[in-house]
Amino acid sequence: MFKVGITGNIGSGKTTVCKIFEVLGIPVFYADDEAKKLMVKDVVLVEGIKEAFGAESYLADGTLNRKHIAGIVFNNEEELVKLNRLVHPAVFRAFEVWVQQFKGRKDVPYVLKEAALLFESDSYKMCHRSLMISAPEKIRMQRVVLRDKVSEEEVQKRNSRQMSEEQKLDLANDIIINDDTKLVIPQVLQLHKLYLSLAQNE
Ligand SMILES: CC(C)(COP(=O)(O)OP(=O)(O)OC[C@H]1O[C@@H](n2cnc3c(N)ncnc32)[C@H](O)[C@@H]1O)[C@@H](O)C(=O)NCCC(=O)NCCS
Ligand SMILES: Nc1ncnc2c1ncn2[C@@H]1O[C@H](COP(=O)(O)OP(=O)(O)OP(=O)(O)O)[C@@H](O)[C@H]1O
Repeated sequence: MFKVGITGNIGSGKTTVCKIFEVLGIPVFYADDEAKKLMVKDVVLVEGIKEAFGAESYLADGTLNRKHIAGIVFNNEEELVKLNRLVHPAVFRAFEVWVQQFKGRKDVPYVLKEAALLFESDSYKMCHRSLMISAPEKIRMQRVVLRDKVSEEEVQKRNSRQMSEEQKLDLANDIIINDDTKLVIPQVLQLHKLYLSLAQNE
């Protein structure tokens, strides 16, 4: 199965672009959502998280205490590395299992994997192609502050834990500019055409 990894820094518009691909019939694996699901249902992972970040990592109803974990990991690089080492292998495995269901399906020419840390986690190496959604930092910050009702300082903290826009642009095969000056849908349609032909020749 032809796999395209899609990424972009915080607030770039990854999810927004994925929704357009979904309208075109392309299945999307949302790695960040899957990570959150696994962090509550994978018993080995749950134990690892409790051991690393304390029993407060879970609320009384068993849901993830995201505020608690975010407070630790986005203030300390070592703790973030620890979290990533626990979570990422489980997400990689889940993606491979998810892909299996589309094997041999004529109506599914390729699949997308949306991951905020596609490059940082090296998971782009498991995809045939990587697509980067790019927007200037100022616009990205404004979008997330509006969407999540959080302070710019909070957004900045996460942004600083990610590879720079320039490094990612260097690694990406394809780029969508989502800076409010270029229309997004035509860019998606052009890449969809490219992926269809690459997948056919795969
Ligand atoms: C720390 C957690 C609980 C905070 O949850 P919260 O709901 O506040 O944030 P959310 O998950 O929606 O992330 C928002 C944005 O933060 C950034 N972010 C999330 N995880 C990371 C990370 N490990 N490193 C750097 N940035 C990150 C991304 O830009 C992401 O889009 C959560 O982000 C998490 O579980 N992260 C670890 C899983 C992970 O690495 N996910 C990303 C790739 S699989
Ligand atoms: N071209 C655009 N014009 C206006 N608003 C946009 C545009 N693209 C994205 N947005 C808005 O910006 C916010 C961030 O977009 P989105 O959630 O798709 O980004 P993301 O890269 O998935 O973010 P995160 O890294 O935080 O998960 C959303 O509220 C979205 O509706």
